[in-house]
Amino acid sequence: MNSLEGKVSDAFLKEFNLPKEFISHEAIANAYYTYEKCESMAKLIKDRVNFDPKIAIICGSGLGDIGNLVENAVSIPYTEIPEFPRSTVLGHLGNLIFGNLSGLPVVCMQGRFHPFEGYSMSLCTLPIKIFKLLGCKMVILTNAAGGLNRVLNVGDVMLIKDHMSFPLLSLKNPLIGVNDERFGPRFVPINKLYTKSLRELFKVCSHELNIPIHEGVYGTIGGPSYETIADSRFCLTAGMDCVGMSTSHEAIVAAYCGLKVLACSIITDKAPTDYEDEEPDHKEIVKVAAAKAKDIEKLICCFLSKIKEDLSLIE
Ligand SMILES: O=P(O)(O)O[C@@H]1C[C@H](O)[C@@H](CO)O1
Ligand code: HPA
Repeated sequence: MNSLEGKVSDAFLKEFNLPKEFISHEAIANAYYTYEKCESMAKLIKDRVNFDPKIAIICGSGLGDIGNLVENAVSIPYTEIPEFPRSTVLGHLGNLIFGNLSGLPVVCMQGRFHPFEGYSMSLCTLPIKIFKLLGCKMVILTNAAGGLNRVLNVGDVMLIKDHMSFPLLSLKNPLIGVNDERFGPRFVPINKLYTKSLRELFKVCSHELNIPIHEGVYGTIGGPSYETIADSRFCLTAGMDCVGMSTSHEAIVAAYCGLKVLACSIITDKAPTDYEDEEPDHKEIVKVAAAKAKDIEKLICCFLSKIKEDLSLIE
């Protein structure tokens, strides 16, 4: 028996007019967190912090220190938010941090949820819906990723201009199920997902700070196993520049909710493409991300200070 059965509203099941057994797990999981439930979670958070964030930042593996830069910070551990998922992965602390960064009100998610942890796609992206209800206008997504394109070296920052996601392409999409138009539309165009004007601004910061960056395509695999050599070669041929296990589905839900998206990867390892290559190791990945986090932190702070000068960029 699916543990969510019985918790999903009758109204939802009536929409299908079918026995529960015929409805996909993703649709049932999606329906559990109704608009009203998300609203009450957002209200609980707002009552506690009394703060209106404009920008949400999701910290990737080993990148949680971004949260420590937030000024006048109020932190809420995920464990103190009823029905919010828990972080289970090393390098993901599990706190929401509210405060100012470069003079802008932000909420920083120190720790994300990944489908390989056992969370449904809709649960992995629940925080995005809550950020929308808290009044955020954009999300900045960060992650640790393995470089496929050989121009990418360990420690490099890659601005994401597009993504390719095996889970999303194979009907593991957080938007599956009955749509609630209050969040967003049924069909979502995503060919302009990673907002060009914001990427251009990020590149200006790269020049000003003299932190070179690449721009490329992020690929999402399901994980938690890394790639075989054949997988990596296929991903590279298909057009992925780096590979990870997150981000793409979060970006889609952000676009669905009408939020602008900026995303970047820290290249923590070279995804193996030859049989002699080293094996990726998550502890090492977290260590490299944490050691190289300063560049991403500086870029994000510069980017935010430019957004502050022209808030119309995220309206
Ligand atoms: O949360 P991110 O995408 O940064 O985490 C990456 C992908 C896997 O969760 C993990 C693999 O080492 O790091
Ligand atoms: N593969 C998949 N996910 C990753 C990697 C990788 O090499 N590095 C960090 N996350």
